[in-house]
Amino acid sequence: MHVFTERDLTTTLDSSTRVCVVGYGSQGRAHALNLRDSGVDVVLGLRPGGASARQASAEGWSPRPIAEAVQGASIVMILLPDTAQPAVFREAIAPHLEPGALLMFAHGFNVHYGQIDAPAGVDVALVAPKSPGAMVRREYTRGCGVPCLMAVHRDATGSARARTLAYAHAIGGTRAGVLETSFAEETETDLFGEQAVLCGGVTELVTKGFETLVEAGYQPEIAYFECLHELKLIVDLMHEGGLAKVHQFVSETAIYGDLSRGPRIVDAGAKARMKEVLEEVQTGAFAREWLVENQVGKPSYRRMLARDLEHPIEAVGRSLRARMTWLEEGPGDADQEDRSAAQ
Ligand SMILES: NC(=O)C1=CN([C@@H]2O[C@H](COP(=O)(O)OP(=O)(O)OC[C@H]3O[C@@H](n4cnc5c(N)ncnc54)[C@H](OP(=O)(O)O)[C@@H]3O)[C@@H](O)[C@H]2O)C=CC1
Ligand SMILES: CC[C@](O)(C(C)=O)C(=O)O
Ligand SMILES: [Mg+2]
Ligand SMILES: [Mg+2]
Repeated sequence: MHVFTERDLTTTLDSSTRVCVVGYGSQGRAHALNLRDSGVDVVLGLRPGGASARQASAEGWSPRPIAEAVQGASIVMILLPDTAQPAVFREAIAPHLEPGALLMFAHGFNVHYGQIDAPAGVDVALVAPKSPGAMVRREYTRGCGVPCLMAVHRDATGSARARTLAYAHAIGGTRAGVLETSFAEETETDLFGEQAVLCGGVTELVTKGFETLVEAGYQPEIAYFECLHELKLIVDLMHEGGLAKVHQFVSETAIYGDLSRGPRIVDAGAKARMKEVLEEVQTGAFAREWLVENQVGKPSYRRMLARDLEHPIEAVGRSLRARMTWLEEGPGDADQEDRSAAQ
């Protein structure tokens, strides 16, 4: 697979390119700041009176209502929650898109599942950073970048691919490498990854491990360290050097326990259920469920989120972390308000 870098650019975005960034949340703020620092003419499209409009104004931007901001932009990047995008697109974006504009996403959900269909003559593409937004910003300011995926859904102008790579470059993606994919592959792998491994899989593994130790009579603080705190150290090793680096740094006893017990925990049954989850993503069943959940006001989402946030591991964690003044501020802290409070 070719990894695109700066050497592959055939065009760049500069002060003559107006990019409208719609949204100033996790991804929106990072893209807008990185684009601006790359010399691009950025206009922010936000709903007036919202928390983002207040934050952006306080940070020196002059946000405009979305419909107004889209007018005259040659690139429009939609960085709203996936479920909010179709209505905003219909009402405030589609009627104002310039012919030949490039409509962009950071995730293929709405195009892939048929919720957004751009007007003819408009290019449609995605640049999906493989990281939370605050890290997109943090890595850029360190002179680095995060790996990104790019995909072109429609090339009406003949310049969609070149402009999409130029966008990835302007947010720092080419520094880490950009991989080309399709909307289908990006959407389905992203959803599967966050459900089965990165978010759903890991949080369940951590909390079930914590519960197992506490129910067996061990102190919650010790269980917290074993099942949550140390996870970062192991994940950092894996991130830097794969499974081999984990095996290089943990004890031989840990390696034997890993090899002999790990497959009993995440076993063939777990893999079969991963396949079920993947099928729900591929058939669109998950997307339909999530869209309906939003239409009825997210009652299940709120109930499940509350259950997660009220788990005993959270209280133990809060009090232990308060003592760990040496803990680095993570990518979720510095630039962003608490997302759970708004949902
Ligand atoms: N979070 C991440 O790290 C990643 C996200 N993505 C993708 O990027 C896209 C953006 O996700 P993310 O950054 O998490 O989004 P956020 O939830 O952080 O987006 C919040 C922004 O959307 C605005 N907004 C919310 N609802 C509406 C609405 N109905 N009308 C107008 N504005 C609204 C908010 O404005 P206000 O303050 O006024 O409410 C705010 O500016 C999604 O497609 C997602 O899948 C891709 C990779 C990683
Ligand atoms: C892993 C979650 C993610 O897909 C991401 C940060 O890439 C998301 O949708 O937030
Ligand atoms: Mg992702
Ligand atoms: Mg995702």
